This record gives sequence, C-alpha cells and structure tokens, in this order.
Amino acid sequence: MSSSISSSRPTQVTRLCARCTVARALILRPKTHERLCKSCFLAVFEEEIHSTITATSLFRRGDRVAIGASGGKDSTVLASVLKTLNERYDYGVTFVLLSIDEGIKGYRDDSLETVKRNAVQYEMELCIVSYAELYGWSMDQVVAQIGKKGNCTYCGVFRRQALDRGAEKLGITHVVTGHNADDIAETVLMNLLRGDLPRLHRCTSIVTESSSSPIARSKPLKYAYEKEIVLYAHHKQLDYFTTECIYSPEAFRGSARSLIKSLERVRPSAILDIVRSGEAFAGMVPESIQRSGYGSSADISGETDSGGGCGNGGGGRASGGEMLDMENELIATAKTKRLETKITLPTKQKNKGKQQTPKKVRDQKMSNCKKCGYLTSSDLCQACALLGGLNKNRPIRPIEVEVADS
Ligand SMILES: Nc1ncnc2c1ncn2[C@@H]1O[C@H](COP(=O)(O)OP(=O)(O)OP(=O)(O)O)[C@@H](O)[C@H]1O
Repeated sequence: MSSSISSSRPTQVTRLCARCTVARALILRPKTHERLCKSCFLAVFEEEIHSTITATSLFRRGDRVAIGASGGKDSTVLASVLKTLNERYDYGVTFVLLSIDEGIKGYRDDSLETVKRNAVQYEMELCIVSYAELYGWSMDQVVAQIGKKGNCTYCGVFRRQALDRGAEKLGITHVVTGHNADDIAETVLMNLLRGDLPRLHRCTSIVTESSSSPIARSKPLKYAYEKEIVLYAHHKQLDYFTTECIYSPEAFRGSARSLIKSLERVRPSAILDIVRSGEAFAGMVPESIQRSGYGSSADISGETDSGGGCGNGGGGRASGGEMLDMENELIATAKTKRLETKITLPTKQKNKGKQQTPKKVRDQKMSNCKKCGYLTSSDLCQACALLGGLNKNRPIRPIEVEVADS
C-alpha cells in the first residue's frame, strides 16, 4: 500500500506574533488583521485606549469620574482598562461605578449582581440608582402598561436622567460610558441616513456636553472594536454579564449594524473609517446647526444619537446575539486549543428603512422642569412628560408584573 496519506498531510506552521516576533500568534486582530500573541494583543488594546485618553486630555489629576456600569462586556472592559491605566500611568483619578437599575427582572437584576462583584474586584465604590425610586415606575411596570413597542424611548429618556441624578448624588460631573467604535459607526450612519446634522456633529465627539445637563459624558472606547472588547474580556477572564435586554427592538439601529457588519466583512477597517468620516463631517457642520436640538429626547445614554431609542446595543440589533456567538466560539476555541482565533460571524440581514425629512433647525432656551427641576427646553422635562402619560393611565391597583424567564 502507498504511504501517500501520511506524507501528503500538511505540516502545521507556527506563526509568530507580528509585534514581539517571539511568542506564538494566537489572535487575528479584527481591527487590523495583524496576528498577535495574547500579551501583545492585551497591551496594544490598552495602549490605544490610553492614547485616546491622553490625546483628548480626558481626565485631570484629582478628578472623580463615574463609570456607567451595566455589568455588560463594554462597561466591564472599560472599568478594568481604566483601573489598569490609572495605576500604570498614575492618572490620579478616582473611578466610581454608577449603575442604573431599570427594574427588568431576569436581566438587570442579574447584571447588577455582576457589577457588585466588579466593585469588589476593581476596588471601586458602587452607586445604584433605580427607576422605581426616581420615577415610581420600573421598566417591567412600564412594559406591562404600554407593551413592548416604544418602551426603549421611555428607558432611554429615564436612563439618561438617572445617570445624571446618580452622578449628582455622588458629587461627580463626568460620566464615562462603554460606547465603542461599532456603536459610534452605527450612530454616524443613522444620523447620515436621517440627514440629522446636529446629531451627526455631536455623535463622534469623545465628550458630549449638553445644555440640558450639568454632567459631561465621554466614551474612552470610541475607537475600540466590539469584537476586540469581547476578545479582551475573554483573554483577561473578566467577570461580565452576557444576556441582552429582553425588551429592546430598536430596528433602525439594527439595520445600520447589519450594514456595517457586511461592510466589515469585505473591509475590516470599515468601522474605524465610518467613525473617522463622521468626525470629518462633524467639522463641516455650520455652527448655527451644531447646537440646534441640543439636549433633546434623543440625547440618550450618553450617546446623543437616536430618535428616542435606548442606545442599547443588545436586542435592538437585527443581528443581535453575534457577540454571544463570538464568545461561545472563543470558549470552544479555548477548549480545542486551536492556535489561532479567527472569528467569522453569521450573515443575517433585515432591512426596513423609512425615508425621513431633514430635521428643522431650532434654537433652544433651557429652563428648569416645572415638576422635577431637571434642565429642559420645555415646561416639562422628557421624563416628566412621559411619566405624565404613564401616571394618567395608571391602574388603581398596582400593575402585576410578569416575571421574565431568566
Ligand atoms: N443600566 C445601566 N447602568 C449604568 N450604565 C449603563 C446602563 N446601561 C447602559 N449603560 C452605559 O451605556 C453604555 C452603552 O449601553 P448599551 O445599552 O448600548 O449597552 P452595551 O453596548 O451592551 O454595553 P455594555 O456591554 O456595557 O452593557 C454602557 O457601556 C454603559 O456604560
């Protein structure tokens, strides 16, 4: 018998890390397609965030900064990296975890347990503010009253104000969130498609300050790819919560996300290219247009993006669950001890688009909400206006909330 089978078997080539050229390459970097070893990947990921922070002078020594902590991968990676960099480069910043409990059983209650563990792991103070205490309504109750459709509008408006109120409670004027490059690229695309120049101008800024809020928001992960955030969390073995919000059908963002994912398949730099293009467009928006609509309902979750959505990366995305697929693949890969991690995601498309007319430019004068005192351009702030509708229709007996499957 011929021995051709064994002699024709391909020999496995060990690739070396493109940076250190010593260790074995384990990771195909999604952003650049460089092949890196684990420690070079972790180092380069951290260094890029450090450059973003220093290039924009994001923090000053002595600052107290709240990290919007949902327990999900983005904010957990943000907290972990900020702790690492604060110690490594002696930023002299005190970071505090600030969590909003929207009151969603089987989702936020579980993710808050993760944040509580993170507070211990990262030795950070934790402050939790709930919708129930601030507004008298949990999101489970809101959904029981109005149904799932449109609930993200309530959640987004409530969360934005809750983050401000939580920060005020802590005596903090700067909240950082885990919005990443994918989130920003989606927002750029959505604002372009809507022809919304004021939001297009704001959405790429690393810091968003609004006349409707004394609290500045910033996004230190604005150039970090979501896939790299998952890789970082996996290789650092971070403790984070993976379930996506059970109430979040944000279809337009989902369509933008699907489009970007398709572009990324043929051009890995597409996400960063869109973010950079958004920055370039922002510089071209006339000043008279830049500030119009500031502090409006759409300035949500620090993202200043959408027409009232929650900004939740999770279920609202048409191709939701991709990151979960990626995490599962990483775990399986780790088990089979393959040499290289290359992530391919399933193609799912869902495209429903509505033509929108460009928003009118309007100047806004800010005053205090007649009910709660929060800054607003109308008599009532967004949250009080929504609460007015909810309270008017509130049943005499408390709403029985169906407990979601966990
Ligand atoms: N309940 C919350 N409490 C505090 N911060 C929050 C909360 N929800 C969202 N954020 C902040 O807003 C950012 C973007 O939120 P989004 O809902 O889009 O979730 P995400 O992209 O899945 O992020 P994460 O993985 O951190 O949950 C989060 O990274 C976090 O910083």
